[in-house]
Amino acid sequence: MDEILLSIKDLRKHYGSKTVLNGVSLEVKRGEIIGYIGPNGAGKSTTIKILLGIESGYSGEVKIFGQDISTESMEYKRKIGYVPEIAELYDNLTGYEYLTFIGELYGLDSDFADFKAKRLMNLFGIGEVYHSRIASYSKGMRQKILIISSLLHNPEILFFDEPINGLDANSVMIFKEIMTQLAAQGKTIFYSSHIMDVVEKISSRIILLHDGKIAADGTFEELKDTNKEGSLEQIFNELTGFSEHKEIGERFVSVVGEM
Ligand SMILES: Nc1ncnc2c1ncn2[C@@H]1O[C@H](COP(=O)(O)OP(=O)(O)OP(=O)(O)O)[C@@H](O)[C@H]1O
Repeated sequence: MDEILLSIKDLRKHYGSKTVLNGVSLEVKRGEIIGYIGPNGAGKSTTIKILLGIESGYSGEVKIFGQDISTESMEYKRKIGYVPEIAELYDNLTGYEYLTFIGELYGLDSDFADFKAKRLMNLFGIGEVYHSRIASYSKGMRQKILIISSLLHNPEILFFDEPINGLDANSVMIFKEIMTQLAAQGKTIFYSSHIMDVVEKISSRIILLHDGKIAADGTFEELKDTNKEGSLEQIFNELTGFSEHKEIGERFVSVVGEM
């Protein structure tokens, strides 16, 4: 039987009078790669933060590994990895210092975290900056550090919020392969991004959040069957009722030209 690792029932979240999540329900099975998409401000990061226990004040039920996260211990967090959309790295630390620190937070022995982190950085092509301060890293290097830090403790579930921001095309190919291999090993991945062609290719299932609710949920093939448009980008435009890109672009440029 397919093991359900994550279940959300009737999740609702408000910020003041603004409703962000308005009754989201879903179940995620072990080994799935969920592409979690939706317009800016749809509530994708909010959902992920609730799942991680960072954001409270919601209604509904959230279970991870079968345990209600509002009542159970924090122990489940040891089995979770997270790449946040916006992250503060400790600029004064070196890659070595940061990654061994994160490894230790997750309960790894410092020498083992060092051994693992160094090889992962080498494999990601940034081994030469292992002992340089993060302040000197490029955007892509920082993103690679975040990805490595989310994986050091070999978690069961991964939450990736725009993980490939700043990665070059070759590194994106490596990252896609890493996701596929992790899922094949039974890791579960919750992947939120606006880069539709990557979501289309990598996800075993795509969930579209719109107006606080799930507007579509299925494989890319299923979404294609129920919507007349072809690419995921076109399906996204259709399901979110958006067709004014040309007109808005023209008006935008016209305002730019005003002097
Ligand atoms: N701490 C907060 N206080 C008030 N409003 C918030 C807070 N966090 C998020 N919001 C609001 O909740 C809505 C959803 O934000 P969220 O970051 O979850 O969207 P998102 O789908 O991840 O968007 P994007 O694609 O732009 O990253 C937005 O309108 C945002 O302004």
